[in-house]
Amino acid sequence: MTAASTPVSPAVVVVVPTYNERENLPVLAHLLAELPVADLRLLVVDDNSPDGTGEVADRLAAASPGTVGVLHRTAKDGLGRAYLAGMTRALDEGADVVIQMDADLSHPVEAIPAMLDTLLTRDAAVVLGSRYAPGGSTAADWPWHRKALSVWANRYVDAILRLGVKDATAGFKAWRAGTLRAIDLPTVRSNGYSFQVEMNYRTITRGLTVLEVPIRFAERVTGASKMSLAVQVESALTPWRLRFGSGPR
Ligand SMILES: Nc1nc2c(ncn2[C@@H]2O[C@H](COP(=O)(O)OP(=O)(O)O[C@H]3O[C@H](CO)[C@@H](O)[C@H](O)[C@@H]3O)[C@@H](O)[C@H]2O)c(=O)[nH]1
Repeated sequence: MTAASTPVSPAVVVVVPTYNERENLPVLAHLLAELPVADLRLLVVDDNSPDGTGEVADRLAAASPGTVGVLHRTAKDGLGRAYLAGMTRALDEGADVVIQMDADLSHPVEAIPAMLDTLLTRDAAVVLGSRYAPGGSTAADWPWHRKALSVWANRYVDAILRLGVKDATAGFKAWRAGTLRAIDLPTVRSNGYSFQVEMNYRTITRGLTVLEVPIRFAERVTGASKMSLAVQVESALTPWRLRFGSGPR
């Protein structure tokens, strides 16, 4: 079951949260501009990055009016809330499809056409760029502890929530606008990696279909991950909250 029909040539908005991604963002913007996708826009959501990523984004927007936009927020407020702000803006601006991806070049831009094709031609509400679907992979140089954490996190989430997806914590996804409208974005609470799990949970529990397209996940070359102890604790607690807690989900 799909959440809404989508036009033949959909308006696609790629929402990219940034915090200290000055080196990566221009490369990502260039790669996106080269894609053979008819109506594709980039929306950067920057949290007043100390390294000047917001100014870099403004320059990109000035050089490509209409295809690059920037949402400036005043302070670092977490990946989940950055995505919620960007997705809401994208829906307000008429997106038919919203793609979420990291700025750090770990998500392969070249997978976007296959993700869009799967989203639009199959009965999918969201398509995950999946490291753990058959044919997917993680970078050989991804630190072992990150890889172990990722594999463990997926098993943990699956044991508690039984979502039936291979990569429940994937941060690279293509959403139908109708799906985002159906899952009640303003009440999403998770802000770290568990944001990905909560979004999947809301989609699946509404009877909507999640499909996965295999990707090769690369290790970032410049900048640093923003993973923290708080993010890990939230990730450990969220599946239990979703399964047994009260409140909207
Ligand atoms: N605006 C904003 N952006 C942020 C913030 N925190 C992180 N980001 C941005 O969000 C993206 C991902 O952040 P990272 O900190 O680089 O994530 P990661 O550790 O590599 O984790 C990735 O993989 C996980 C699964 O292994 C995913 O669950 C996670 O969402 C992300 O895709 C990057 O573009 C980063 O700049 C924030 O507070 N505010």
